[in-house]
This record gives sequence, C-alpha cells and structure tokens, in this order.
Amino acid sequence: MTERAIPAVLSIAGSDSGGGAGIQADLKAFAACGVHGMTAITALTAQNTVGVDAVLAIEPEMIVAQVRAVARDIGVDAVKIGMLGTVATIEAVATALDELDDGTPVVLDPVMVSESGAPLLAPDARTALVELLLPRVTVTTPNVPEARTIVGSDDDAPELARAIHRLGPRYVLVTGGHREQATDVLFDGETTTEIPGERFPDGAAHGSGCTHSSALAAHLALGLDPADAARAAKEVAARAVRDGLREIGQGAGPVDALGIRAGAAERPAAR
Ligand SMILES: Nc1ncnc2c1ncn2[C@@H]1O[C@H](COP(=O)(O)OP(=O)(O)O)[C@@H](O)[C@H]1O
Ligand SMILES: Cc1ncc(COP(=O)(O)O)c(N)n1
Repeated sequence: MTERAIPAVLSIAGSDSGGGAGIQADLKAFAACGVHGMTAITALTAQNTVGVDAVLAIEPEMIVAQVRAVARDIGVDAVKIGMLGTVATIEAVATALDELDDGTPVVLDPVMVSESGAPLLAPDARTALVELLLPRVTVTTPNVPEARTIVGSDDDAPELARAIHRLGPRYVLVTGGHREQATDVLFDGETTTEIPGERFPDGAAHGSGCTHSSALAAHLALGLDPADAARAAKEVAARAVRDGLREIGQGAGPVDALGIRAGAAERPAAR
C-alpha cells in the first residue's frame, strides 16, 4: 500500500436515497477523515428514515467494472464493503477483490438489516458472505445481532469475536452501539481489546455502522494499525451519532459526520 498524502478509499456498498446510510454515509465519513472517497455501487435502495420501499441489485459485471475503473486509474488504498444483498453480488465482489493489489486493507461491514428494520441481505446469501468474503478481509465489523446471526449463537461480544475469527478475517471488531456502554470489542486472534466510549442514547444513529466501517477503512489507508484505526473510527462514529440530525425524516435520523449542524448554526440568519 502506498501511503500518499491523500489516500483513495473505495466503498463497495448500496445507495440510500434518504442520504443517511450506505454510500452516501460512506462518502461523508471519508471526507470527514481527510481521504478521497470512491464508490462501486452494489444496489440502489428506495429508502427513507422509516423504511425501504424497493431494492434494485446492480448487474455483477457493472460492480466489477466500477472497481476496475477506479483501481486502474486512481488506485485503491483501502476498501470498505457494506450492503451486498444477493449471492451474485457477493460473487462479483469476491472477483473484484482478487484484482486489487495484495495487502490492500479490506473492511467488511456485514450489513443485514436497516435501522428501520428492512432486510438488506437475502437469507441464502449469508453462507456466501461467510465463505467467499470473510476469509479475505482485514477487519469485519458486525454489530451484536449480525455477529449472532453469523455464529448462530446467543453469546456475548468477546465470544462472538473469537468464533468469527475462526472463519478467516484477520481482525474482528464487534460494535456495541446498541449496548449499554457502546463498547466495541476487537479480537486479533490472540488478544481481546475493549474500546469503550460514551453512549449517546438521544443522538441519531441511521448510518452509524456505515460511518464507522468507512472511518476504519480511511484510517487504515492513512497508515494506522487496526487497533488505533478502530479507536479513531469509534470516535468518528460516536461524534456523528451525538450530533445526529434527529429532525431529518419521521424515523431514525441520519448521523452527522461532517458537522452539518455546526455549519448551520454559524450560517447568518435567513432574511
Ligand atoms: N448511541 C451511540 N452512542 C455512541 N456510540 C454509538 C452509538 N450508536 C453507535 N455507536 C458507535 O457507532 C459505531 C457503529 O456501531 P453500531 O451502531 O453498533 O453499528 P450498526 O449501525 O451496524 O448497528 C460503533 O463504534 C458504536 O460504538
Ligand atoms: C444502502 C444501505 N446500506 C446500509 C444500511 C444500514 O445502515 P443502518 O443500519 O444505519 O440503517 C442501509 N440502511 N442502507
């Protein structure tokens, strides 16, 4: 990996028309972390803060073509993978990863259900995600329900992290946004490290997982080791939840990774 002044980071993920999660959140997180963001869109969702009306999977060839286009010209210093949806999409992403330079850090957020409760991964695609992607990623970032689905147990975060590590990723980071202390748990194959943080129950968390995994990929591209990158990503995500835009939409409002609220407060009053 080249450590350039402005690394280029690729999000392979779905589009959220409401602008809260998916590639829209990823690009905001990349900008907030000072890296150049690029996208390979896996699916379009017609989505807002209360639900998902429709999903269109992008053709597998088009997913691979997007990755090839940016890799050939710009280069990819790290990858974040989000919503995948179907087996065919997972196969296309595995093909695309094969074409990137060895050693490119890959962060996989195993997105399964939206904050509004809509399924974003077909049940028959779970095995493909585990078999085709988990063994080749640097860090995977399930939340507790996702980790329990992958493992098929009701264990707690440290046991889940160890069980997922046996499936092949180099690091497992179980995120804890929905737990009392919002503590993330990192396992590297030997050591379990807790990454504690204040929980902001009155914030807005739509897009928190996307923001977190993108910030993690950005900090890996900036040259941090996975434990320091995990701490930095947690800070970015927690702040984005704390400042979340509760007033946007009728449901779970989007996180604010870019300081949109702070910018609005400084704007001269409208005449
Ligand atoms: N209410 C919250 N207060 C503080 N941090 C949070 C909160 N919700 C999520 N986070 C943080 O945001 C990141 C994403 O976590 P999480 O919300 O568990 O992901 P997901 O969106 O996949 O459920 C984690 O670092 C987590 O600790
Ligand atoms: C396209 C897309 N990708 C990911 C999520 C998950 O984010 P969240 O759990 O915050 O709804 C989402 N809702 N939509």
